[in-house]
Amino acid sequence: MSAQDNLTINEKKVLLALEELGSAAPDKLEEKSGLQVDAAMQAAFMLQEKGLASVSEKVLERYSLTKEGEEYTKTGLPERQIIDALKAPAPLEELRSRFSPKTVGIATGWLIKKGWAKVENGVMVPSGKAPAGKDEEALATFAGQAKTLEELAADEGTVKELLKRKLVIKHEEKSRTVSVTGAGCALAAEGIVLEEEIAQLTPELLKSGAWKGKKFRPYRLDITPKPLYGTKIHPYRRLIEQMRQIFLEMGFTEIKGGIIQSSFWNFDALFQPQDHPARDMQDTFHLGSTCQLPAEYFEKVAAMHENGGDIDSCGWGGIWDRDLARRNVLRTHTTSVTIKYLADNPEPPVKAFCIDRAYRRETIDPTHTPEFEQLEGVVMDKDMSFADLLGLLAEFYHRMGFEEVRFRPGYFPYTEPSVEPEVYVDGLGWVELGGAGVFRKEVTEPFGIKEPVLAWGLGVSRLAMLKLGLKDLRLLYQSDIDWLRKSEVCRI
Ligand SMILES: N[C@@H](Cc1ccccc1)C(=O)O
Repeated sequence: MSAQDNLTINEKKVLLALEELGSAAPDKLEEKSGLQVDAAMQAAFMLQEKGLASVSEKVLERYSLTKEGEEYTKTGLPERQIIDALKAPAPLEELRSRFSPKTVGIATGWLIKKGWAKVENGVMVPSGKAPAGKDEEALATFAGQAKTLEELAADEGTVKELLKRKLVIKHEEKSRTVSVTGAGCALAAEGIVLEEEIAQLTPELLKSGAWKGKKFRPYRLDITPKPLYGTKIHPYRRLIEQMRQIFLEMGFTEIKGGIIQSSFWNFDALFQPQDHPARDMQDTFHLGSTCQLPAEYFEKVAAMHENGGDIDSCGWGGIWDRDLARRNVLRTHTTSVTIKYLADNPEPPVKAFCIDRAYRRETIDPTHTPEFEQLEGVVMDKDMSFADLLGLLAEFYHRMGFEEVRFRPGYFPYTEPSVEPEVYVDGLGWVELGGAGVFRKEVTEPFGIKEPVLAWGLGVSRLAMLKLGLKDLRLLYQSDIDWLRKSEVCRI
């Protein structure tokens, strides 16, 4: 087997071209080898790898005209236009109306600088000399094409001035030169045999039988191919979409609400006492603004907090601070969205969910971020029971792929009974994933809701961590490119 058997037909064509040219720019190589420039360069790089050619790169500076520069190649520079027209001294005023004020404005400075004219008491006085300048010569050589400094036959100072006047701009182009090496020459001297070869066996070649007797380009198993990274949906987005899909399939309606909520909807409507620790500065982002609240519920919620309203409850007692309720916060949970939705839709049946972001003043660490997602839901209908709630949540977790689910007693000011669902994860044990319960009468009564309400708020990011096997929650938000590349490409 001779050394040239290792070459593809394109490599051979390029080597032959180089044998003649010695070294060449890609366009010359294209011309000589009869290959498209990309194919020729690809072959040149392969030859370089084999030590038969070398590819060098240098940066070429070229200049081209700006729109204004282009215009002046036709009209002449403003100072030239004026000096050519100026046979005798003329007032600037008159020049401004003959040319444009802009042209006169630009030209005046240059006329003085170039010594072609001077201005005395508002009158332009020509000096009688206006020889063609280097700048004009350089401008004239452009002829609509980008040029190098040599091609322009201009010195650096002239070009610098034209750049400063914004009549030309500079481009940097990389230019490559391919040269044949000694080994390349030696191989070429052996006489290159151009034999057609098949790089890819296509159905057409198989059908026509044209492959018979042809040379096949051998596979190169020693080359690692460039990794291909498919486009994909962000893993977190994909999981959120999966959760959304599960609730939609179970017949729920998706609801949305504002990120900014009044303390009323975020806390008070949920019968959270105004001195509840969750309302402290530690936990909540207080915004310092206030809002108007719906009068129809306001006093009813106030009464519920102060004395239990019309039901068999004594409320929290004390005075419910109406101003505090009007203060805006970043929602600390999506339960603010569900309670508002229930207030607007108090008639059964209601099956709604909301999957969205909530905000708490947390110190950032591997399991806490101040922004996180929750999956919130409610079912309100006649005869709904606590057992229905547990069944529903277990169903959701099963559909998410967790086989074992259990419920631990919990506490929330707005539900009774309350639970915290947990799933079993190999290696981690039981992991708590949110809260749920049946809304208390103190919550539903002021809004005229008569039927039982099952409600839950589940930690979405925690669940995503488990599904994606992450130890650090922050990865979900960081767009770490290595992690994203490694993550699955799959449909939702
Ligand atoms: N809002 C609660 C979860 C919850 C929602 C609805 C009912 C009970 C609990 C939380 O953020 O932790």
